[in-house]
Amino acid sequence: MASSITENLLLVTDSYKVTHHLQYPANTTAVYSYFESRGGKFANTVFFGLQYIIKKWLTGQVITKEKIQEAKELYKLHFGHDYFNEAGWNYILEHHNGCLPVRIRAVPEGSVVPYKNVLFTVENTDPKCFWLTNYLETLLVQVWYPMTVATNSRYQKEIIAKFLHETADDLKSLPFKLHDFGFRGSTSVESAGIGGAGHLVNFQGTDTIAAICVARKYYSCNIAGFSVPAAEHSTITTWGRDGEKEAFTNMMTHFPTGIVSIVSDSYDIWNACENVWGQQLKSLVEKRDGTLVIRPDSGEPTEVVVKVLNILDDKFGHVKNSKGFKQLPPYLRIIQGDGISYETLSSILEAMKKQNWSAENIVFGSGGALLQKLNRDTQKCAFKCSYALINGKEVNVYKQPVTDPGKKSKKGRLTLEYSDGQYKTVEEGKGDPKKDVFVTVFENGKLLRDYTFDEVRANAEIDLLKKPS
Ligand SMILES: O=C1OCCC/C1=C\Nc1ccccc1
Repeated sequence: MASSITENLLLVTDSYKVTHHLQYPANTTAVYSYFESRGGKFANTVFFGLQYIIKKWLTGQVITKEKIQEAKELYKLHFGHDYFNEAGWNYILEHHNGCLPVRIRAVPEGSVVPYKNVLFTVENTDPKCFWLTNYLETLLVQVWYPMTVATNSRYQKEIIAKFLHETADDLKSLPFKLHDFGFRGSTSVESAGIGGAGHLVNFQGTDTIAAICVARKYYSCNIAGFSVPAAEHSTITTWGRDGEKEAFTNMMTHFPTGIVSIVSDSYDIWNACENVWGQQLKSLVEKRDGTLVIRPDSGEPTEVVVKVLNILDDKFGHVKNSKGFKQLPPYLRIIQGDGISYETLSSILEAMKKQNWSAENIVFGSGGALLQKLNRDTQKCAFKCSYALINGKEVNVYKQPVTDPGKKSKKGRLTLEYSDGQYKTVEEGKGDPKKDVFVTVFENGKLLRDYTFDEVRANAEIDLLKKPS
C-alpha cells in the first residue's frame, strides 16, 4: 500500500528518529525539550502557527493498528533492517487509545517575544514514552515557517506605520497597506496557506486564498482577509498593443464602483499615466464612484513610484494633508507589487517622503519575499532537550559546542516569565509559576486552548502610538 504520509504521523519524522528509542540511557522515563529562536534577522519573533500543527497532526486518536503496520513495513524497506519501535507504538495504541501521551506548553499565539526565549516545551506524560518527545521535533519545528512569515510581515507593518505616522493624516489604512501576492511563489498550496495566514496576523489584504482557508479552519476566523477586482497583464495585453485604452475602459465599465487595480506597465507606464489615464480617460477616472489604483510592475521601484506620482499629480492635482504632505485625489491611488520586501520598503517610502508625497498614496504587494524568501535560519529556530529523568534522577541536559558558543542550549525545566514589560526565560526549574506566561495547549491527545485569529492579532498588534524611531 502506498505510504500515506499525508496522514500517518509515524511517517512524519526524520529517519534517524526511528532509531532513537534505542539510544537513550536505560531507565529514561522523561525527555523534556524546548523550542526557541536563537535570534537572527529580527530581534523579536511573532509566535504563530503551532495551533495549526497541533490541530492537523496531533489531536485525537492519531495512532492506529494500520498506521503502525504501514510504518513497520516502510521502515523495514527503508533501513533494510527492523529498527522500528513497534512495541512503543503498540503501547500507545493499547494504553492511550491511540492518543499521544505528550504535554505541550507554549506562549500564547501572536505573542511577540525577544529571541533566546523559550517559546514552547514538549514532554512525555507517560514514563514509558520518553522516546516520543523528540520524535515530534521534526513536525513541531516546522512552526519556524508561519512564525518567520508573521515576524517579517510585522516588521514591514512597523515601517509602514512609521511613514504613515510622519506623512499621513492617520493610520486607518495600515491593515491594507501590504497585500499578499505570494501564492504562486510558494512551494506548495499548503505552505502558501500557512505562510499566508502568518501575514494575515498583521494585515488584512491578501490574494492568497489558501491563507483565508487556514485561518478559517484552524483559527476560527470566518474571513481573515480581503481583496478587490484587479487586472493582470493578460487581461490588458489580449486587447492588443493599440487596445490598452479599450482594456482600461472595459475595466472601468465592468467595475464601475469601489476599488479597482489596473496594471498599466504592459507597454509604457509613462504613456499610460500621461496620455491614457491622464488625458483620454481623465474624466472617466475623475467621475468614477470609487478608487482607481494604478499598478506599475517594472523598473526601479523608488524611481518609478515617484515618477508615476508626479505624472498623476500633473494631470489630476493633489491636496496637502494635515502633515503637509501631498495626496492624490481620493479616486486615485497606486500599488507597487514588484520588488517589495522588508529591505526595500523604507527606500521607496523615503523617496516618496523626500518629494513630499504621503505614504497614504500607495499600497504595496509582496510575493516571494513575503512567503518564500526565508528559512529556518532566518530566526535560527531550534528544538533541544533540556531535562530528563533517568533512573528516577532529574538531569539538566544541555549542549555547549566548543565550536559554536551560539549553539549553547538551555538547561532544565524552563518557564517564560513576563514582568515590567519584559520576557525572561528562567532555567533549571527555578521559575516562579505565578509569573509563567505559558499555557498548556495540548495534553494526551486534547487541544486545551483554541486561539481565535482575533486573539492572535490582538497579541501581535504593533505599538501604534510608538514615536517613529
Ligand atoms: O493589484 C492588485 O490590487 C489589489 C488586489 C490584488 C492585486 C493584485 N494581485 C496579484 C496577485 C498575485 C500576483 C500579482 C498580483
